Amino acid sequence: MSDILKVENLTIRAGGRVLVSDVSFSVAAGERVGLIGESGSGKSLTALASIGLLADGMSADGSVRLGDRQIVGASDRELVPLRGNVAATVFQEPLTALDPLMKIGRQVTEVVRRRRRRDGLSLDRSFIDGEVIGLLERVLLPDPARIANSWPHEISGGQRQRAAIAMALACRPALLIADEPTTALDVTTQAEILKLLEGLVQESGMALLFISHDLPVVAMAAERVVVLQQGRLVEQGPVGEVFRRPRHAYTQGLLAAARSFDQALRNAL
Ligand SMILES: Nc1ncnc2c1ncn2[C@@H]1O[C@H](COP(=O)(O)OP(=O)(O)OP(=O)(O)O)[C@@H](O)[C@H]1O
Repeated sequence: MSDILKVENLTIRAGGRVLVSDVSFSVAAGERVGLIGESGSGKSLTALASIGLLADGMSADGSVRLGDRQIVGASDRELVPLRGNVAATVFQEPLTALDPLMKIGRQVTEVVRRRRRRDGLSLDRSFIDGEVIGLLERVLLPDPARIANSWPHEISGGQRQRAAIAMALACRPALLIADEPTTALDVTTQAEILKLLEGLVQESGMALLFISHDLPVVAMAAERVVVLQQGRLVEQGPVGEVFRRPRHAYTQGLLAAARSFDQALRNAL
């Protein structure tokens, strides 16, 4: 299967510090890959570098191929069409994706209109409105017409994340990069969003790069896992294999910590 994302020897520096060092992994078309590691291990920077969104003052070396394009060293003009078209993102805090001063429906409409223009489809209002409501239904938002007519602050955090996912889906990307998309949500909503993402990825055939420090969540979301420690890749492989028989002491430690939470819960019950 062809790779939609291929990261080779990625090194990220800022102010003379090396934050990510020599990281290589790939995501095949339709594949679900989890990127795990403790806070500060370089997960988000690796994801941002994958779409050329590193902050000013940071530099990337190595190679990142997204679709058939090289991201490292590309100009903003080359990158803008790739964002959304090839890869779309969902972040921990949906308010980063949503404009607080625009109703949900209008925000989704703008993305749908942009994509339809890109694909040479009709920009007729009724087609666009139908697609917007369809997207809100697809992310299982209750009463899509009401949600479309709501401001972001009028809906719950879980509903905002569903709306942000609808906007990402509106782009019909080949790769969805989800950076801690459920971390800010309560456990029940977290499970619902994970189930939703899994269903969407399966039915649309898009690939998923799922970033989380939460191992059980990654076990649900991904089929392959890449482990980062202090900016270095320490191991990667199928989730079942890595989680059952971690080879690296760091991964063993992460799993032991996750299991001790599990045990504490079982003891309390
Ligand atoms: N804009 C920046 N300037 C300088 N250093 C940064 C910047 N952003 C992140 N870093 C540093 O880079 C390292 C990796 O950060 P990154 O956000 O990728 O970690 P992470 O694994 O995603 O952590 P978390 O799970 O807490 O989000 C950290 O040491 C962080 O302090």
